[in-house]
Amino acid sequence: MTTVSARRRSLLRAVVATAGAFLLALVLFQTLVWQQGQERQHQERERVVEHAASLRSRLDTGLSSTLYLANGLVALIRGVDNPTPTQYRGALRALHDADPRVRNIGLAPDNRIAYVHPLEGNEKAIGLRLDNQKDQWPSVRRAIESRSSVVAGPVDLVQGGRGIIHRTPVFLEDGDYWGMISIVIDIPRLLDYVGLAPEVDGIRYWLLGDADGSGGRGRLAGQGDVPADAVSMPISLPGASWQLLAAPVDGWRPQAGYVWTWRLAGLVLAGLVAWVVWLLIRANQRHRAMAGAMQRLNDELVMKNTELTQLSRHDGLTGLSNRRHFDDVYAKAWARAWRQRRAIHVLIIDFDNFKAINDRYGHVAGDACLIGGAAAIRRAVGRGEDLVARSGGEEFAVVIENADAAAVDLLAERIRREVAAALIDAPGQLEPLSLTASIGVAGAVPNGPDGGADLYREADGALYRAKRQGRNRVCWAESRG
Ligand SMILES: Nc1nc2c(ncn2[C@@H]2O[C@H](COP(=O)(O)OP(=O)(O)OP(=O)(O)O)[C@@H](O)[C@H]2O)c(=O)[nH]1
Repeated sequence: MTTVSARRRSLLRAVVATAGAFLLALVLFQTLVWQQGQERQHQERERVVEHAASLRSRLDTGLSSTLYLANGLVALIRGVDNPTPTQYRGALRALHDADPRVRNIGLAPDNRIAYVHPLEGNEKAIGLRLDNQKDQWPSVRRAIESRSSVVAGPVDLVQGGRGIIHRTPVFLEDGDYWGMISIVIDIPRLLDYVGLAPEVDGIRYWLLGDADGSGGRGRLAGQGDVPADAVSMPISLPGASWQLLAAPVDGWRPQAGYVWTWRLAGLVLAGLVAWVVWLLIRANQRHRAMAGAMQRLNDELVMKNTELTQLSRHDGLTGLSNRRHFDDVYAKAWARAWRQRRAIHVLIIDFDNFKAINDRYGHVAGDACLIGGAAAIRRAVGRGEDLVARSGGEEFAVVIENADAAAVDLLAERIRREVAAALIDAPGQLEPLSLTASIGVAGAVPNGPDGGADLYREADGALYRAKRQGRNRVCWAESRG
């Protein structure tokens, strides 16, 4: 169950992390797409502004070169004393022919049109009084009042069609008003010269002029509605202000197809990022799970080893050290005592008439007595650092370091009493059992590193004597240490 829920949890963590990575990557890529769109819009605006500026510059050039013509005519009127009609017509022709954008030029002394070139097609204009032209009079009056040129238009021309009219008032040397010079500029030819069409290089253009010279708007070029976000460039002309407007044919924003392609690409990339994140997380989780399993196996192994070591060192019945462990520890204790020139004592304890216990109460009860007797020995020894071992069937051994003979003697006696006092509950027995022990003791200050076995033998000899002397007693070896 734990494994299943742990798997579910790690799967859930991987799903959440992957979803997070996907969303993050998606937001990042979509932001990049959006930024790129903004950048494209910016670039497109710069392109349109640059293109429109070059058109405006050509428009300025085209108009001003045409308008300079009027200055020549003003010079003629002022300079020549009473010019003849032939001289006027000659000058008008020359000026008209000099500029292909000029549709016709008219002279209106005292505001009455007297000369027009070319006459053909403009006959209707001859004799007209400018102050009778409701549409055109405001611009004429403005030119006279301001004593300077005024560009008006587009206006409907008396002789038909529409045009831009450049009016220059002529004042004589004495300051008297002589009349008006009107140069009609042909709009299509002007636009052709400028290169201004409704659509150029993917950009739509509109050119708005003063309709009547009084601030109203007349369209000189362009089709359809002008978008509110079109680039607007003012064109300042004498007495008038035009406006050149431009906007991309497909609008400022990148095309929907383009945007969606990049959005889709962002989605796919975010998916790829999420997939890589998923693979990495799962690989990491598998690695960690394996490392965890390895760790658990290792811990188990260490535990088993500890158990094995414990088993290999201890007696399974009494829990005391076994003979092999006793031999190891005793050899080390002996060497230590030799190095430190201190006394070491060995006690060998043997339960008395144990065969009779076995025979009388059975082997299981005998085992219980062994366990109870061993516990009594352990209790009596007390100090944990003193080695207590089961050295044989019903025989036990104790090693005492750092103690003098008197203390050891007391200890041996305490062991004997503790064993004799123990009341042992044995399986199948109504009454507690008891037993006694005979103890042989030997002690020495080692005179070499390997004399442990001799001391043990001496203790064993002392035990033998204790048995012979009637059991349940402590006997010291002859060479009492
Ligand atoms: N129940 C039980 N008996 C054991 C165990 N190990 C040894 N014995 C018995 O201990 C008895 C030792 O008997 P003996 O060596 O004759 O000595 P004893 O009867 O104790 O007599 P003395 O030592 O002379 O007092 C034997 O009967 C063994 O079978 C054991 O692990 N469990």
